Amino acid sequence: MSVAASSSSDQQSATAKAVEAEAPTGSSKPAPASPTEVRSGELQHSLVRRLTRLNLQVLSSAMVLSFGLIAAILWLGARERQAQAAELSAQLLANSLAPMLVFEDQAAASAELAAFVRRGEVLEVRAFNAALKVFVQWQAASSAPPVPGASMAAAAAALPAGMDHGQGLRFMRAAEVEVWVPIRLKGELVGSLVLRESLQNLQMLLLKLISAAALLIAVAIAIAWRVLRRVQQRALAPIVELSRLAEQVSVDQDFTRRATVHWPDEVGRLSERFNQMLQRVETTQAELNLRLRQEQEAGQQFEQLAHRDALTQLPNRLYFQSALERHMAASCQNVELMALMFIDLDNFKSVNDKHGHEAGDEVLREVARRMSRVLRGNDVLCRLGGDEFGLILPTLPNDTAAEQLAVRLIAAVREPLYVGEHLMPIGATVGLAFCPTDEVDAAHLLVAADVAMYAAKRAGKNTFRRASHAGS
Ligand SMILES: Nc1nc2c(ncn2[C@@H]2O[C@H](COP(=O)(O)OP(=O)(O)OP(=O)(O)O)[C@@H](O)[C@H]2O)c(=O)[nH]1
Repeated sequence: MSVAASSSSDQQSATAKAVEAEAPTGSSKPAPASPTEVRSGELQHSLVRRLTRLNLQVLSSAMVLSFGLIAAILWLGARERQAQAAELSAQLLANSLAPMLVFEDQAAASAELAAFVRRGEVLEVRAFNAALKVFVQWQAASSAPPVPGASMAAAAAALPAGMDHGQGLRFMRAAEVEVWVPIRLKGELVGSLVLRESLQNLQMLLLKLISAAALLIAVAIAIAWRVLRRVQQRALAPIVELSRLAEQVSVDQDFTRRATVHWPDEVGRLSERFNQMLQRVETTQAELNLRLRQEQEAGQQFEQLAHRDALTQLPNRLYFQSALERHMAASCQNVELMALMFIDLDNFKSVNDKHGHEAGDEVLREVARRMSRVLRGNDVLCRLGGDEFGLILPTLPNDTAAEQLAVRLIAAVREPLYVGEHLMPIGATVGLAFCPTDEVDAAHLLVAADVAMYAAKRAGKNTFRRASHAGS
């Protein structure tokens, strides 16, 4: 597969920039972008935008989900650690309180408790004796009523079945942790200690962590959006370029355009196939145009042949009819004088009879040439058939001009005419009719000119007669 020279990284980046600027590029014959080509909705619905949005949605969902899981694991881990620390602290306090409980030294126990609760998280501490009576206690001012109860009896009643206050226990709640530890002296159970600690500091820490992470995620998504857009603009540049080219070709029907093949990948192959298709359409169109031109030329030739006399190359009777009608219509409309000459050769039959048909043909050709030489530029001389000719004289200044032309024409035909060494006894008789003075209808004008011609024949040939004087 051939890869165009444009597959270099320079062109690639140039194309990406061009696509970024939303300007059409990439065909081998790039067209200037018209404002209509860059439609307003194009940016909004572009492939690059859609893919960038989808990628960002997936990326941000994955980031938020990952962070949610990490935050949950962190919360559970930190809570477990605080619970373990609370159990250890409670056990140490229980060990300190054990002799005071045995000797019922509440003052010393209260002092010990006061030192213990300096830790910020403590909500409540209670020590019970073996008879489940409160021996010493401390409760933070902000603390809610103790759970499971104020008295050990109530607390014991709230304990799960099969457990007693001699066992270590732990209750985890949303905002606090509660631990129960036995108070033993030399292995003998002398009481129990319950410690409630707040998890609010931990919650605040986690909240700060979540806020910082949310900020980081937002920054990461913003950076990812810019990077993804750039990357996708570059990656999708050939597709965008191909789409623009297809649009341009459909608008201006210029099949000589070609797509640039950037890389030998699927899009590159698509571009190649598109180019091949354009090539085929271009070839087919060129063939069609050529055939159309040939047919037009053949039609024109055929039309010319249909209106031309093969012997003299003058317009024939068919052409004469339409030309006469056209010129008469113009004459009547513009109120301009025009004339029709009906010309019949004199003694032509004798040429055929004496010198043969070939000589007769040569005489007809020569007479046509001679008459053509004396005409004005816009006069129309036609061969009507046999030795008869029709001459249309449009836009005459006056009727005398037509008469003078008839005289010149008769004289030209009368000039000595030789075929080989033989002088041909040829002359011309002319009938002259005017439009609109004699007739305004083509058929009637032709009859009038014919009648005038026969009047001239009767008058001795080699002369002309006007239709208006045909009777004389
Ligand atoms: N050579 C030749 N002769 C033709 C052609 N068409 C018609 N003719 C002959 O032209 C002659 C015309 O005859 P006429 O016009 O009646 O005879 P004419 O001798 O001219 O008679 P006047 O008009 O009275 O002088 C006929 O003999 C036709 O056969 C042609 O194409 N070539």
